[in-house]
Amino acid sequence: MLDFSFFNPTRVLFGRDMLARMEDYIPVGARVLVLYGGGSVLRNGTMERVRSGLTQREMLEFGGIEPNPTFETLMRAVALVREKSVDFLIALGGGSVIDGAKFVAAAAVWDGDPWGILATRGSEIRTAIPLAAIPTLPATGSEMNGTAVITRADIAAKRVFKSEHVFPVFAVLDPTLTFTLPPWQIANGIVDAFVHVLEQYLTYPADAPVQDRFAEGLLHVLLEVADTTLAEPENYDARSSLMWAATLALNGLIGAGVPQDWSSHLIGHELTALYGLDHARTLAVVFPAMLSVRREEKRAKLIQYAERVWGVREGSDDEKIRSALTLTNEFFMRLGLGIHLSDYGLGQGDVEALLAALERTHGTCALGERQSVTPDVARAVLEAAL
Ligand SMILES: NC(=O)c1ccc[n+]([C@@H]2O[C@H](COP(=O)([O-])OP(=O)(O)OC[C@H]3O[C@@H](n4cnc5c(N)ncnc54)[C@H](O)[C@@H]3O)[C@@H](O)[C@H]2O)c1
Repeated sequence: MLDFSFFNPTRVLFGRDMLARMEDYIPVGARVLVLYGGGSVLRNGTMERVRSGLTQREMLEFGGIEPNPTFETLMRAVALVREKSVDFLIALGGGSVIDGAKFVAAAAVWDGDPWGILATRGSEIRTAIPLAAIPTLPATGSEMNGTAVITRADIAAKRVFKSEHVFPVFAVLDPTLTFTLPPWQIANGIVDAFVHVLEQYLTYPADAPVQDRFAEGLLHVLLEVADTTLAEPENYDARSSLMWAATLALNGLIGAGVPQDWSSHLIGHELTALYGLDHARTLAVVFPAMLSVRREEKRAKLIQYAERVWGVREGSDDEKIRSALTLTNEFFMRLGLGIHLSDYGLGQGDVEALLAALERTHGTCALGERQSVTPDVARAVLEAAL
């Protein structure tokens, strides 16, 4: 196992009645800003439940945070926080709103141009306004981690920052808040969580059986509940399992002490920045191609994945790997996600644009668990994804 320092300060309040408990963890007299997205929380009654759950605190609201939240929109929230001396933030929505709130929390007390937060990937953040997360979409794990992904529309750049200061103080995980999601968003969430686990699992063996078995357990649960939670959106048990699996997939636990890849995510961010594809859909396109191109490098873990996750016992090691890749692709497609760039009308010309964007973001830096994803490998991956 690799050395690690694991830190996760987020309290989790899980269950259908836990919104009522959030007040216990917000200081009396706080001036609270609730951030939300396109307004589904207004239409489906979730905002009303939050309003009635907050007594003895002044509550302000900021809506309109878009999917793949933009610096430009978030800076308007920063201005409001400063003007009204807000001292607690609640993110009510999907990963985009939660990520956006993390940026606002840090930017409101940042000295200088807040783009510096993204330019330094969060390493210079010294303080932030406390925030809480109420996820309405089970997918990103943002509710229990210190990471955020922010887009700058004017330069088509999607950047990540991380900081211990932006972990939510608490997260209310109420599966019933996700019942109103359309099936394609749930399918996105399943794939997002699945790939989050794989980015931390499908690397190379590190003598970390706890992390491996934990990761395999999460993958099994996602495979087991996928069909039920899609077919029966109000099946509380299935949705609870999806929600908790998605949170645990990216709260740092399974990634502590093991190598991590994330190259598919970083290439996927450029797909979103340039063409607006949903985050999960970028992963369904890039990840299968990444595995295919780097199958030798990931050989040992691919065999383990085939045997333990997909139950492939027959055949040579090469056949097991082939089966695992096919089964993974079929799973994504069964959920309705395309696994090729052409499924989104993209072709060779777009490969060039994506490579140029990757170079703008990462220079000539090689990505992945062994820093082996050079620009040439990225090209091979994108061409394999055509
Ligand atoms: N911080 C992290 O660790 C992390 C990890 C992965 C992805 N991300 C980022 O998160 C963003 C994606 O977040 P997401 O996948 O949660 O989607 P999202 O937050 O972008 O939401 C997608 C859509 O679902 C709608 N929606 C949300 N909840 C709803 C509900 N209950 N009923 C009806 N509609 C609802 C939203 O209004 C939005 O239109 C991307 O920017 C991605 O890069 C962050």
